[in-house]
Amino acid sequence: MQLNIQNETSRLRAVVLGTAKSNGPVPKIEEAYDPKSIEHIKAGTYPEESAMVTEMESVAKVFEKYDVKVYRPDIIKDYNQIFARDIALVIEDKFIKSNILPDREKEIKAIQYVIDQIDPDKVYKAPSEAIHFEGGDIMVHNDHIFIGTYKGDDYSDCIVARTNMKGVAYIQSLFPNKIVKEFDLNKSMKDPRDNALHLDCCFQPVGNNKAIIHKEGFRDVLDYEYLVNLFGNENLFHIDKNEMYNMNSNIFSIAEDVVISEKNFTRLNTWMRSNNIIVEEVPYAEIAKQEGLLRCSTMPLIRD
Ligand SMILES: NC(=O)NCCC[C@H](N)C(=O)O
Repeated sequence: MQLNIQNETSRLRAVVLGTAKSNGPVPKIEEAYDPKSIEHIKAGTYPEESAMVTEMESVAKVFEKYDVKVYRPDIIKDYNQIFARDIALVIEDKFIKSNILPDREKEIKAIQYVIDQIDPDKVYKAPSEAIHFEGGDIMVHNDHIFIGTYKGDDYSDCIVARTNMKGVAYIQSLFPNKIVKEFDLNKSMKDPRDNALHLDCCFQPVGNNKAIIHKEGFRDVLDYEYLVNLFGNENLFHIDKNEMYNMNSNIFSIAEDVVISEKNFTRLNTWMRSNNIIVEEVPYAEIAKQEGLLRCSTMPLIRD
């Protein structure tokens, strides 16, 4: 397989889509690793496996409609494998395995059959366990690579901080010719409305040089301003705390003019349509309860 990913929006040809099958029982609070899941465990509203399977199948149907080759993970019994995005990432022709949260480290073996189809010289794994990064924090944008991180002193106690500056340096070492820009993100283990779990939970490019952004997701206003300068304020769709909580920045592009989005994102979907983007609406509100949405559930392998 010849990998090719240069950005978030070029026409998609092949993708890994996670699975909600055999997701396991409702986790105990101490087993959960994000505050939104904890909120739903406490409220007794944690999503049912069957509802999540239905939601993911509706995404698979959209890929079928656009003739995208879809790879699904092998099933690991009673294990959460919905968020394929985080376990590895593709930039240009390189496949980079993440150094992910230990609770999630088994997920990668379920796509070994995909990795086996890639030239082994193009498969990378960070040389040290002190290097942390997850795919949800990393976005290639042509000559740029954007990386979400957390620079707070309490990084090592913070289960919602998944990418450290060693991770940023490792990605830069693989792509010396790219401009790597890191963003210090706001984290909260208590309140999902204040938690930018990954960069794709508060920002994502969409369409033709536009982007969705939640200003308060950034700890340093200069990081936010970097994106305003790069994209132009008129090209940014600003989302508020509740829209971030509902995961509006986590839609997924099949092309510059085709996006998969959640059916309740009325304001966002209207804006995208007014910018000549075809919006393929799917139900995804159950999976959203686990603090991830469509970008989180997909790992693109080939785009034009
Ligand atoms: N890219 C993403 O933001 N992925 C969502 C992962 C959600 C999952 N509950 C986690 O905490 O790892």
